[in-house]
Order: sequence, then structure tokens, then C-alpha cells
Amino acid sequence: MQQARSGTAVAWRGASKRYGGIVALDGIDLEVRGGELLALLGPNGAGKSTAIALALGLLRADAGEVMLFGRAPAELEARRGCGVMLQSAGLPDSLKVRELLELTRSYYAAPRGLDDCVGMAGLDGLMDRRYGRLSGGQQRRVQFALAICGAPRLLFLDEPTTGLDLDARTMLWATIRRMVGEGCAVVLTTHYLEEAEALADRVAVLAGGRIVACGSVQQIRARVSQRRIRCVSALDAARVGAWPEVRSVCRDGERIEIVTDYAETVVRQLLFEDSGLSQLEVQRAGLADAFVEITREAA
Ligand SMILES: Nc1ncnc2c1ncn2[C@@H]1O[C@H](COP(=O)(O)OP(=O)(O)OP(=O)(O)O)[C@@H](O)[C@H]1O
Repeated sequence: MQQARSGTAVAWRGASKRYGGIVALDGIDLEVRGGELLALLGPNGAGKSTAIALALGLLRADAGEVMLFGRAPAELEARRGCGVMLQSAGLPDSLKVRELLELTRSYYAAPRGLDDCVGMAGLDGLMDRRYGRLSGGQQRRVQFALAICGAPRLLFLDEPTTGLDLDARTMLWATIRRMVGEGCAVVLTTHYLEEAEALADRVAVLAGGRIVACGSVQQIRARVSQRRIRCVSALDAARVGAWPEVRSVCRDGERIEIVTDYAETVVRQLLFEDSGLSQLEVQRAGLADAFVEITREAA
């Protein structure tokens, strides 16, 4: 099922939202196109869920606008193209999974096939179980199936893999990749930075309702000059920690791990001071390091 890749699926233009005295979103500009996955990252309370709620027409922006497929989110036709998995679902406990899935599929003119939904969300063996009797992770998989069953052109996934075991998470990632490959636009929020690193074409970091960084995973990582040095060394960690180029150091048994912006200088010093040093590794900042640094700067 190949869909059009071109075109903006969702756009926030100067979008702001306050709750009383709290500024939840402060004029964000962002867009996501077909066949692209945007990871919306940020600490608790940064404004991620509010951004999604504006796009779904659940809230109205106080200033600026949000467009879904070039229309206002209030228009049903625009929302029909969306699949949504929010943090809380509020589904009826007494319905069986099959009933929930068939009911939701019936809202769409051209839904995804039932077997396809079952396979893509890992619902084998759960179809005749009541929703309320499922485990938290199983309920999350059902919510995911409901989000994709309408064959959406735009998918909002708000922390979709929270509470999932490793197998379920791997399966969801494969399904998300498949959907992006089919031309679906995806907006994903997650606190698992390895998830963003594995899936995202672009990352936007929100802090205090503003976008403080936006770009590819590579670009975000490159904003941070930190390197991680690991080695086996007998040097005293506290002494290494006192070197001016060292941000932090920790010892785990015979290994030490050092975070620095000046890897070459620190490596030279380590080798100079410890001729027995071995298993030296230097790694550049991961997305998690960059995220910590960027949100700390923003704060
Ligand atoms: N209904 C509400 N009434 C008042 N304040 C709210 C409401 N909903 C959210 N807020 C506030 O708006 C800000 C943004 O909240 P939001 O839920 O969008 O953050 P988030 O980035 O999704 O956080 P999390 O990672 O914890 O899910 C927070 O300060 C939050 O306390």
C-alpha cells in the first residue's frame, strides 16, 4: 500500500498554548511530511502532549495555528487521515479485542486488513480476550493496533512503547518503520532516546514549551562536543576528575569512564600518567548525552 510521500502532513506555525498562568507551548514552528518520522523529545512537562493535542483538535491554540493535511484539525476529513495512540486510552474493559478492532476499523472507508493489524501489533492469541483482563503491555499493543487499523497517513504515537517488553518493542519498531516506508508521517514522543535514535529521521527537542534543537539525530549529536573515554587504568578517579578538561569520571571495578570535551588532551594525559593503561575506547556523544546537554542549557 504505497502512499504519496510528498506534502506536509502536519504543521505547527507559531503555535502557543497556556493553561492559566502556565505556558505549555510558546510559539513552536514544526512540520512533518509523508514518509518521515519526527521524534518529539523533551523532559516531563516540556509540552509534547500539548503539541499533539493541538494537532488533533483536542485543544485550540491561543496563538498561531496548526494544520493537518492543510486543513484545520477541527475538520473531520483531516482527522480521518490520522491514527492516534495517546498515553491514556480509556477503552471499555468489557469489550473483546476483536470487537474493539472491528468497531474501530468500521469507522474507516478503507481500513487495514484484520490479519494485517493482528500481525503488525502482535495480537496473536489475544483477539478473544476482554480488554480489561489484559496486562498493561498487552493493552498497549491493542491501542497500537487501533491507531494503525485505519491505514493512517499520519500517526501520532505518544510514548507508545512504555511498559512493553523487549520483543513487543522490537515488533512495534518494525511496524513503525514499515509504515514510514509506506509513506506514513509519524510523530513520536518518547523518553527512550535509543528509540528516537533507532527510528527518527528528525528530532525536535522541546523544553519549557519551546523548540531548543531540531535536526537529524546526527546533527543533534554533533551539537555536543562531548566524548566518552573508557579504559582499564589504575589511576585514581578523583585525581583524574580534578583535571580541568574532565567533566566527570566514574570507576567501575578496574575500568574508568571519563566524559570530556577535550578527548585528545585527556587521552594524552592518561597515557602519560599510566603506562599500564589498556582497552582504551573513545566514543562521541550519543543522542542521550546531547539531550542532557541541550535541555540543561535551555534550563
Ligand atoms: N489540563 C492542564 N491544566 C493545567 N496545566 C496543564 C494541563 N495539561 C498540561 N499542563 C501543563 O502544561 C505543561 C506541558 O504539559 P505536557 O503534558 O504537554 O508535557 P509533556 O512534554 O507531554 O510531558 P510528559 O513527558 O510528562 O508527558 C506542563 O507544565 C503541564 O503541567
